[in-house]
Amino acid sequence: MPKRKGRTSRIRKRKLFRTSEMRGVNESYRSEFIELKKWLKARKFEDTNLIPARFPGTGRGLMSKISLQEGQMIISLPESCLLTTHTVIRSYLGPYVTKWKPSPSPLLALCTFLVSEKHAGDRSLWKPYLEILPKSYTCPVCLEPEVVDLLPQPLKAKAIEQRAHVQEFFASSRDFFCSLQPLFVEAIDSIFSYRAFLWAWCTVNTRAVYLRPRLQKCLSAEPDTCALAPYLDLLNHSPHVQVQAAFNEETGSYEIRAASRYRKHEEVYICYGPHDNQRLLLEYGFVSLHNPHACVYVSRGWS
Ligand SMILES: C[S@@+](CC[C@H](N)C(=O)[O-])C[C@H]1O[C@@H](n2cnc3c(N)ncnc32)[C@H](O)[C@@H]1O
Repeated sequence: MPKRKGRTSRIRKRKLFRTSEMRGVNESYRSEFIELKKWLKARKFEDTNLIPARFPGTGRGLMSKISLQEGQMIISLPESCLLTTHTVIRSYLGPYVTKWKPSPSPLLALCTFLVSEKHAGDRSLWKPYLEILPKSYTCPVCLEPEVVDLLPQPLKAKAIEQRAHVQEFFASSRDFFCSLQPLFVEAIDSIFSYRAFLWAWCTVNTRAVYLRPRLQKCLSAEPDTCALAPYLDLLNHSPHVQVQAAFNEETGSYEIRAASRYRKHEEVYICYGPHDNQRLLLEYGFVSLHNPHACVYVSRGWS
């Protein structure tokens, strides 16, 4: 009869099973990531710490290639890789943005660029980045009204409000889109459809990093603080981690430093903010298990 294993051995086995259950599957071999890495390298970024992987709980994310110490740089992405309103103004869209009155908002400039570049397909200089972006989003703003109807009342009210806001944003931008017709062979309505616009809006809303507000004369006065950060935006959220993240003016890069340690092959997280699950669902399309910021919303009049 085989000898029964000791307690330490059983605990070790259980731990091993738990970590292997949580372990990500390396996805760096996938053609879209190979292309993205080449594109980033041409823009002076090479990653030594992270690899794209798929995780059981959080889906696609980034995994540590080596163990990372507290305070160590996780990622430092040069400005040349960032997609900002500068990128838009310097592009073929620039003259149209500059000319349009009332001036387009920074968010409209970014969404317009995304829709236009997505439409350009193989011709887009941003193709390797566009290829790794989600094709669709799980945020309530993308759900059918019948599905939104099934949400708890306070969340449903917020979701309806958000959808109305995005629809109004789209409707009020249509004249600006029409002004771009000289750039395209196809009818503008077929390119700047509500579906395409919603995809771009969700891309910015769920993935943009924060930059210190900049002032661009040709844009409206809304804060210009969003940048899309290819590759870095594969980092998922955990409410339990702390990171230092900011654009470093001296190095000209967007930098993230670990505030805690990571073992080799662990998922590396950042914290999107101290958000409760309603906010996470509305803004990012997911909820976080064991969220210390979780709270229960009750409707007025509930006793
Ligand atoms: C900045 S992106 C992170 C990378 C993303 N997972 C991807 O595959 O492109 C933000 C999105 O990732 C997903 N996400 C981030 N953190 C998550 C988590 N803890 N659990 C589940 N999904 C998460 C959500 O869909 C969110 O909108």
